[in-house]
Amino acid sequence: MTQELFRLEDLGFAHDPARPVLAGLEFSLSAGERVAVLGDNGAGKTTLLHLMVGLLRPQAGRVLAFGAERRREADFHDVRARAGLLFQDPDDQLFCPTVAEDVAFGPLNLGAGRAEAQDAVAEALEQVGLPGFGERVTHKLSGGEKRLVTLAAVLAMRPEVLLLDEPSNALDRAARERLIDILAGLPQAMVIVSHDDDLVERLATRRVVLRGGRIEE
Ligand SMILES: Nc1ncnc2c1ncn2[C@@H]1O[C@H](COP(=O)(O)OP(=O)(O)OP(=O)(O)O)[C@@H](O)[C@H]1O
Repeated sequence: MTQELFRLEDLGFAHDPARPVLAGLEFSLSAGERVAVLGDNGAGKTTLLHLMVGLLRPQAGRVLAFGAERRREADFHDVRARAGLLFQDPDDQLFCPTVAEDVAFGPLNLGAGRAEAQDAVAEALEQVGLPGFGERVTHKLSGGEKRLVTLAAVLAMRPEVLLLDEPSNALDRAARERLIDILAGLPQAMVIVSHDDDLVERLATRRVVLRGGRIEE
């Protein structure tokens, strides 16, 4: 039987009660899937990813992750360790002076020791094709390099799921190709929010559309 990683049931969310973003949304993600979530600007795609890891809480419905219902902040600590969210803007994810510190942040936060975190950093930078970038100053990196460093920061936590919010946004052709090749080689289940047809074509095993607050297959 395929392992179910996430299940969202009858989810409802609004920032402003007069304008619901999600209503009656049903969605599930299983191991081995790479699901592209398409939809117009403002449809609620980023909101959906943030609800999955508890950065936002639904006003209705249930979030099940890794076989358990998640309600309180404490429930989501485990979810955030196992489902890595790549933010739409890399600058929201990188806040340390050097690349190594940014990539080590997750493992250290999860309780890894120094040596273990260093190994995770080296492995993750290798995975994204940036070995030797550890001592680089994060804010001086190019946009494409920043994107890959955020991916390394997420991979360093060895997540089971990747939640990618417009990962190829603002990348040039070469950087996009490189990112797509790296993502295509990763074993994790993924939810990919993207307006990039080529990326979706090459990565997605399933496509859904977020429209009118719900997921349509
Ligand atoms: N903090 C907030 N307060 C009020 N409204 C918000 C807030 N954040 C998002 N919204 C609104 O919620 C709706 C959904 O936003 P969301 O960012 O999830 O859409 P999206 O599908 O990811 O859009 P895009 O494709 O443009 O990134 C939009 O109408 C947005 O303006």
